[in-house]
Amino acid sequence: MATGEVHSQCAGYTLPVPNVQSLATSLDKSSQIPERYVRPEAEVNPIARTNEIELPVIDLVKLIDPEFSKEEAAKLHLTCQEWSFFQLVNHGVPEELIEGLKANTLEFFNKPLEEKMVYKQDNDGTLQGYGQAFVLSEEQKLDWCDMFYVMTRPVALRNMKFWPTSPSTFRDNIDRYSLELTKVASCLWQYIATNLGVAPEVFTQLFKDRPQRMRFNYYPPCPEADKVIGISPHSDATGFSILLQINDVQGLQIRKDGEWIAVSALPNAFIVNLGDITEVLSNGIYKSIEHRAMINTQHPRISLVAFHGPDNSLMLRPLPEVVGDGKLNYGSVSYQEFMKALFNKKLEGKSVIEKLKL
Ligand SMILES: O=C(O)CCC(=O)C(=O)O
Ligand SMILES: [Fe+2]
Repeated sequence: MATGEVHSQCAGYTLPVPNVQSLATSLDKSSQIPERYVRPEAEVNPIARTNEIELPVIDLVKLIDPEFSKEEAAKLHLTCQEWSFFQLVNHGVPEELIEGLKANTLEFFNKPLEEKMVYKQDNDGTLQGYGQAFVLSEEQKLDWCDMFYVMTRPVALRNMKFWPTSPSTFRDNIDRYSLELTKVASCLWQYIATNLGVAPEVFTQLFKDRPQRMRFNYYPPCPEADKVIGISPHSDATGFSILLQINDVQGLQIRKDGEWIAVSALPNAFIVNLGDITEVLSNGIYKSIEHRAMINTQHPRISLVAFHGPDNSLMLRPLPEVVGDGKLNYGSVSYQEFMKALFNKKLEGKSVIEKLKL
């Protein structure tokens, strides 16, 4: 890999933090959690925890079937406008692959800490590896989560030293899953473009090489689950993200109309959420959505998020085809500057994209 490529992919730095899985294992039911994890804002309206809503469902088979496509694409457009979040069914990714990847992920996180630490982040500026992100000061409150993060596409940007060799099928399954998701992503982009009145080729060009990153999140249970947050409120700095719940434990919440609501997904459905890049390109017709993950007292929760971003050279601004003669709602910034701004501060709602609003 050329050095220029490494630098162009530099995302940011993060301070080392304790391993939360080990910390959680060392706590018994009566012990108090360290102060850095206590988050007063976690104690929200209890409705948010109990009132789970099922997200709108988009069916990929219907989307591509000439008989149903128009209707399903219209549903997709409405869902993108009203929710920015949906579950995708009949996505075509083989169940055998998904089950294999789930088993690999569970096995990886269940390994002793020393074995996982072989893959720890090494502050190479890409944030890849086992650790955490977005921690920039010793005082900052921490998320109740460990992450394992790798760049999966373009293939030339993979750094195999972060890819676990055990379980033995893990690498191959990540690779296969990565490829399958690019097919799903290309298909979704095509309909999103058309729904926005943009030629699909414009999106193909913006997302050429189909950059893709994967973040495996491990949220241990916590004896004081009401006091901690698994992942702080944020929107994703992506075109869209595709989330797979590895072990059917719920915990994802979205902020809709100012309220936090818990969402649940059908088994093996993908949860797709639109990110900041799509918000800007669409001039705000579609919005990225704030979400967070919460913790329970009993069960670990594991999720796998695949971020689908634009080409690194993108100048991020609303697409002229979308704006037309209308009002421009966002300024422009290079994608690299946008990512730098994101990774060099703590995760905080939609603060990065807010700065671009005109
Ligand atoms: O685990 C989840 O449900 C959410 C994870 C997430 O939002 C992320 O990794 O960006
Ligand atoms: Fe996210």
